[in-house]
Amino acid sequence: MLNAYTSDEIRAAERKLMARLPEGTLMGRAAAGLAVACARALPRVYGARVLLLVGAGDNGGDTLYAGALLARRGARVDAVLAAPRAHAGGLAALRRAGGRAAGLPDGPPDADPRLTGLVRRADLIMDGLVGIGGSGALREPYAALARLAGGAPGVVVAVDVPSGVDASTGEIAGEAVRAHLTVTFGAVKAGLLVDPGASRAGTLLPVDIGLGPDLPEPGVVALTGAEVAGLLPRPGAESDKYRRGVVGVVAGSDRFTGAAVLAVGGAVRAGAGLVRFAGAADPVRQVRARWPEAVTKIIAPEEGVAEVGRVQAWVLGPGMGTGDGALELARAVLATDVPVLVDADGLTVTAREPGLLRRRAPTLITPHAGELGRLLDVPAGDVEARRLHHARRAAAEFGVTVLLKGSTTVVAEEGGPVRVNRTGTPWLATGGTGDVLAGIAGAYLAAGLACADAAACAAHVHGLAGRAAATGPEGGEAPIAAMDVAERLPAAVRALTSGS
Ligand SMILES: NC(=O)C1=CN([C@@H]2O[C@H](COP(=O)(O)OP(=O)(O)OC[C@H]3O[C@@H](n4cnc5c(N)ncnc54)[C@H](OP(=O)(O)O)[C@@H]3O)[C@@H](O)[C@H]2O)[C@@H](O)CC1
Ligand SMILES: [K+]
Repeated sequence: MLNAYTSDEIRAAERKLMARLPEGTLMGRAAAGLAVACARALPRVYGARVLLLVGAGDNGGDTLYAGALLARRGARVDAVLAAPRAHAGGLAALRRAGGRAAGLPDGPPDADPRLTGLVRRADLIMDGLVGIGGSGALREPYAALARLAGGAPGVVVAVDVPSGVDASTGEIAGEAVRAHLTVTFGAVKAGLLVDPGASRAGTLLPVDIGLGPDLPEPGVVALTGAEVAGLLPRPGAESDKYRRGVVGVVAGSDRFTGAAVLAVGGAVRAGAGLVRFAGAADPVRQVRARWPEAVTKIIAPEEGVAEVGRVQAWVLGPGMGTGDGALELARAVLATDVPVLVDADGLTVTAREPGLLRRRAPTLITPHAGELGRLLDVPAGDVEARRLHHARRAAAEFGVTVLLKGSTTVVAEEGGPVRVNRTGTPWLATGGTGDVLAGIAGAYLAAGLACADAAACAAHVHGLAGRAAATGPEGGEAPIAAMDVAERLPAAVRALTSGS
């Protein structure tokens, strides 16, 4: 499990550890790790041009000390001091090692030829403007420096966090540095795992400074492949199709048939013992043609789902439409006493009667930002910008588990850490992949996994299958279709469970 923490949690752990160690020990460890990471990111240290962007706090201190270590190995190190004040010990160390440091020009930094020249020529830029002490939008001149670093040809290394990214949440209020590599100290910060912050961090490189024993239970985690493999349902000698889990899928409409085919495909390929599909005549025909494994039944909304047969979990919603008939079906499915996954149109109709989500049996909702925004009555853009906040809020408000789809998929439930999925690929942002995901998670629910486990495993496996579909044996990447993801599921699960 990769555990991630807020700035306050890191600070509290640092305080406890610092009380037991001589002053400066932690910064020494951080700077040493940072210097090693920067040296590895350069073809060679001797003669390399290194530019330090230095803020007033300890983040700047780490940067100055690391710059001093590189200067001692023959790098040409220049520091730009963004504030009138800089870490005194770090600055002295840099100068002793032969590095140079200067303040900012009077005018705008991006109009200063000396500064733009340093940025253009730098083989590596260390962003030490602000770390976990940052709050709100980057102020000038820090924001201008972050913009300058954005256009630099060299490697950009963020010190602890890319400046401008909220270390606790991943939110970005204004400008933010875009790094190739983030060297983060003590423990991973939650904001480095969640977009929009995660996509500014580049590759994450944690440096151990000895905080481990002082850290609390994490509020954000990412499961490893081995942990997901351990959770995935696996048939035993005694298993039959009913014990492996029967999943009911209520999806599609005479207008939208593809979603039904894709959701059933996700469930079949994820290993459901049996898929019972119920819907309008047209999607039933399509599902039977593509997935003869599924048992199908044509239903009218007023009939409900009582005659569909026994299931251990329902998937409700993909392509089912948003009219009164769809709402009637949603009421029927949500009135059952088995776990229900509500997706897509199912969420749109439920937003008209959110009380339906308050059930005794477990409920998993799988919205994208727009759907969650409708449920919470906030704009989709705000959900995208504050993913952790809104996923947690919906979990608490509706008493459900929330899998919020998008650039970083997060799974939130009350009383547990948020699980962040790290296997996705931007190629998955294409129509129908969400329907496949719903089918996978529904199969795992039917097999008996708890909502958060089913959701986290489904997101992980779906991401791996998406990547495998985008990356062929020839190398490179190419666009994918949703059905490719369903088709790649068995190979992705095989790779995961074999540990490769
Ligand atoms: N603690 C430890 O043991 C260890 C800590 N370590 C390191 O220390 C870092 C934390 O250092 P820190 O606490 O000094 O805060 P830091 O991130 O440098 O920022 C504060 C400065 O930023 C400024 N500022 C804030 N917001 C701003 C904005 N929006 N726009 C512009 N400026 C803004 C703020 O200005 P002010 O608001 O006070 O005017 C203040 O000057 C941590 O990330 C890690 O790198 C490691 O060495 C390991 C051991
Ligand atoms: K930084």
